[in-house]
Amino acid sequence: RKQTDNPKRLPLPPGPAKYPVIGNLFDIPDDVPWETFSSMAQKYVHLKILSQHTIVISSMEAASDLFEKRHAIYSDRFQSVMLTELMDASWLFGLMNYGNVWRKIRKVFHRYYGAGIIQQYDALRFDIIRTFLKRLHAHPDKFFDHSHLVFAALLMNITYGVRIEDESNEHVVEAEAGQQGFNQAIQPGRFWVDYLHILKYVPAWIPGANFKRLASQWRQHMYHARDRPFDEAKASLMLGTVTPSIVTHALENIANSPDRDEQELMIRYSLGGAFGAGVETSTSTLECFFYAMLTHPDVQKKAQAELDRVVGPSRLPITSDLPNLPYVEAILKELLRWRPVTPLALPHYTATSDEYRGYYIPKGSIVLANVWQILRNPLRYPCPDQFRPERFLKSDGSLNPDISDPSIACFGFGRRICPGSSFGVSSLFSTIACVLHTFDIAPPLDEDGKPVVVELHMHSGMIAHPKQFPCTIQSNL
Ligand code: HEM
Repeated sequence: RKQTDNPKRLPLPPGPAKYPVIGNLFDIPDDVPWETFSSMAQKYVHLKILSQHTIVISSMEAASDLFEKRHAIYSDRFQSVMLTELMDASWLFGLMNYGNVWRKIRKVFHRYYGAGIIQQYDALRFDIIRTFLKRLHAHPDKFFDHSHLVFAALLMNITYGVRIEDESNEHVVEAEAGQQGFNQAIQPGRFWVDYLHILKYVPAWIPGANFKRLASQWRQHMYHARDRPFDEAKASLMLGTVTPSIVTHALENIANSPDRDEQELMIRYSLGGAFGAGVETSTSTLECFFYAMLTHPDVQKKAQAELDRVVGPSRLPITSDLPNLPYVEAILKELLRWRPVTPLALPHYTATSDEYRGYYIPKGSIVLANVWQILRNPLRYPCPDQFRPERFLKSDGSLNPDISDPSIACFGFGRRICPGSSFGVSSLFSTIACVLHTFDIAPPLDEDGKPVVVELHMHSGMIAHPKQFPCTIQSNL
């Protein structure tokens, strides 16, 4: 079979030496693997973990050649038995293989989370951000919790019309529990059943079959998060007590369709993935923002001067101000570049074998793009480790269209590129502008009154997020 697949006997891309059977199992550190891949200094790295081929690419050119130009080969997802079978998460289109079902459900998502529709919820968005500012004012030390709650509230409220007062909201609790299970199950190698499929038949009561009990719990949490807020929004529509939301809007649109039931199922599945995909990514970016501000007081001051000039002292920024805030926008772009929260994007999977630049890429390979390294290319972004929003600006202070936007990589690639990026960017932009206009962010002071040196350490995972760090947040009004 090897010979038919690879008749020219091309070599695999280069990579570290492999041990018999386990291959490179011990070459991938649990901690910040994207930095290890960057230090391998090759454009394409081949790793083999047990029998699984993994290719890491670290140039924008290769990402565009493979994920965009050859999207028919490079747009599948790895089908994890734990996730898709035992947790029954195969309804999530983010996990589906490239094909018609995925295309239909993703189209629904685009329709309701695209920039045009999202604008209709601007007033609601600023309302939720105002509540976030009040929480930040009352308990600044809990800025990590508030950062999470603001995005949970935005997604729940805009998608389902559910008003979130605090973290104890049942829908948020269920969605979070499901998400935690998802995060564990998606990590390659976390569960043996993904390598030894026969284990899926082991009864849950057998000692050592904890993975089956976990799968069943996580499955229930995910069902709850997908169905309960959806059903409540649907019931409110019938009872005439509706809070406008994406669900009610979508259900109204299909009210007279002949295939209403099928369409409703697609809407349910499509929107059911938004919370999980959107909250953690956006929260993590906002947490990195607090770190960037406390370590770069000069940047903070420039942004605040721009906000004073454009918005003035007597109100908060609103949507119509955003196009006049290029410096704040440059901060967001630099944040997405400097600390991409999906440093290896989401793994793509090859549907057939391929040949690229003289190398053989086997069918069924996991292909990872090292977004971290792509956004640190010194030719595109000189001194890439420095946080410098000015790199996106012209000398007159307007945005420079000649500088590559980090969205070339931070939202993924090709047909699987993040469909929630408009939602994410507009929510982050508004939140960051409001925080900068209201608060000063600084490092805490030590006993001698000197600023403490705060370091940023990231938790590794598909979505990287910062470990807690201290920070003082004081009103500047
Ligand atoms: C800072 C914020 C965000 C970042 C950095 C981000 C990043 C990403 C990345 C890297 C991917 C994988 C793309 C690929 O496979 O090549 C992705 C997929 C996805 N994202 Fe986002 N995302 C963000 C916000 C959001 C939001 C707010 C939503 C929902 C409203 C969302 C929904 C999705 C969905 C549904 C997918 C799966 C798409 C598919 O597989 O077809 N994301 N995102």
